[in-house]
Amino acid sequence: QPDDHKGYMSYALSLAEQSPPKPTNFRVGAVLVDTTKNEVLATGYTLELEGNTHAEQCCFIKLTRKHGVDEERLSEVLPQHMALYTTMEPCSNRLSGNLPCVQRILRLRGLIQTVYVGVMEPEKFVSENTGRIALQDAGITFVHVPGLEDSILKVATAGHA
Ligand SMILES: Nc1nc(=O)c(N)c(NC[C@H](O)[C@H](O)[C@H](O)COP(=O)(O)O)[nH]1
Ligand SMILES: [Zn+2]
Repeated sequence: QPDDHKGYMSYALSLAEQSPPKPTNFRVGAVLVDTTKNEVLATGYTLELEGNTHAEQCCFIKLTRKHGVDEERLSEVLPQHMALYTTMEPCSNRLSGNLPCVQRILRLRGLIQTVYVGVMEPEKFVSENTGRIALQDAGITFVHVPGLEDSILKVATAGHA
C-alpha cells in the first residue's frame, strides 16, 4: 500500500545494520522504490560496494550496472516515479570530498519525487547539512518518517567511540 513509509524505513534500517562500523561515517541504509508499481528498484547500505560508498550511492551504482549506463545517464533508463527512503538525510557535503548524495539525487530530479528520511544528519562530521533545502528547491518533496529515530541513530553511530 502506498503509505507503507514506516515499512520501507524499517527495511532501510535492517540494511544499515549490515554496514561495517567505521568511526568516520554513519551506518545508513537506503531503498529506492518504483512508486507506480510499489516495487523496490535497488537497496544499499554504507560501504556495501567497494570504495568509500554511501547507502544512497550504492543504490545508484547497482542500477548503473544493471542498465549498463553511467550514473549521469541513469535518468534515461529509470522509471518516472520513484521515492528514495534513507535512514539518514542524504549528505550535502562529505569530508572525503566525494560527490554528495544530494547531487546524485538532483541528477534524477523529475524522476525521484520524494525523499523519505528517518533522521536528519547529526552535526558530527558536517556542521550543517543543507540537503533538505537543496532537494526542496529542486521540487523534491522531503519527508521525515517518524518513529525509528533512536534505533537509526544507534545503528548509525555504532562505529564511533
Ligand atoms: N546519508 C548518508 N549516507 C551514508 O551512507 C553516510 N555514510 C552518511 N554519512 C554522512 C557523513 O557526513 C559522511 O560520512 C562524512 O562526512 C565522511 O565523509 P565520507 O563518508 O568519508 O565521504 N550519510
Ligand atoms: Zn551520501
